[in-house]
Amino acid sequence: MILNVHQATFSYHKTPVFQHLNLTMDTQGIFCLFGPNGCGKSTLLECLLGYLTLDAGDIHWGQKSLKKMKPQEVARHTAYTPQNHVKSFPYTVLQVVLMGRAAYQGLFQSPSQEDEAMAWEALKAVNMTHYAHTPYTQLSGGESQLVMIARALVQDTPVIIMDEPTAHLDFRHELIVLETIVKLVKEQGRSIIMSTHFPNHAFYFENAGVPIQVALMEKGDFTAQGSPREVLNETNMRDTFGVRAHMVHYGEDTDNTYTQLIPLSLLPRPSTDGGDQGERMIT
Ligand SMILES: Nc1ncnc2c1ncn2[C@@H]1O[C@H](COP(=O)(O)OP(=O)(O)OP(=O)(O)O)[C@@H](O)[C@H]1O
Repeated sequence: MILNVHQATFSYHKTPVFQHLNLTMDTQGIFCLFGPNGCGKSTLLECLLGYLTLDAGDIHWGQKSLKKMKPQEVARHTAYTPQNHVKSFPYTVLQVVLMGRAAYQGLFQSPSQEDEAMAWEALKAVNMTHYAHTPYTQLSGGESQLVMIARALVQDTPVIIMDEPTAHLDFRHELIVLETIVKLVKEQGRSIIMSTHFPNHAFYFENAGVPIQVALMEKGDFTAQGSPREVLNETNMRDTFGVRAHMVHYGEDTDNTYTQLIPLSLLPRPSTDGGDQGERMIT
């Protein structure tokens, strides 16, 4: 077992985000969290890292309870790429990536040659070597995102948690990240737990032959869990997002089959203030 979340409950200042949440990741691969803005995905991911503490319930990494893991042990097991990273000091990109090695260094120890070689390798994987000596504070949102991914790679953990890893990325860099994730899972045997707003990311992984499990979260609860095709279907897109979508499969009778979800139009939804006003429809 990779991860088990049992009866997890969390509130911010007495406002509940989720209650009695359960999830299990049995096998190595990808676990993809979907759900509307504000449903609790980032909060759950931060609980998995121990950055936030559950009010009740348990999280187990393998057989070990997160409550019994020291911060360094968590850092050697689970790396993290946050959705937003506060840039405080003008460290160079290379220095920021090397921070991913902190879990393996003593308090006053400098990075070794091996650490540096790993950092260069990670920058190469995300196509960012040319920025190695640039102050991190001068990077764009998308470039910073790639540096955070490189930092997670050098942390050399069996699990990487990624909060919307392709936010801010252009068409090419989005694919670099998706391909990197596929390689991490297939070639290095790592597991990825990630949130994304794009159903086609899950289908991309499925199409690439990566073991993938998907969970749909709504208002702090899981409304569906299973394969991308089972969870990210037209009915769930309608019920969860109020979006009419169409799932297409092509190449079914060849070795290369692809599935994609095409968003077609908005559907009227009961308004949250009681009336059935619906939203403006694009026809
Ligand atoms: N530090 C905080 N203090 C109080 N409430 C918070 C805090 N962070 C998040 N929330 C609230 O908790 C709820 C869940 O937020 P969270 O960021 O986990 O959602 P999310 O599903 O990741 O959203 P998004 O898709 O927009 O990133 C939201 O209602 C949010 O306003």
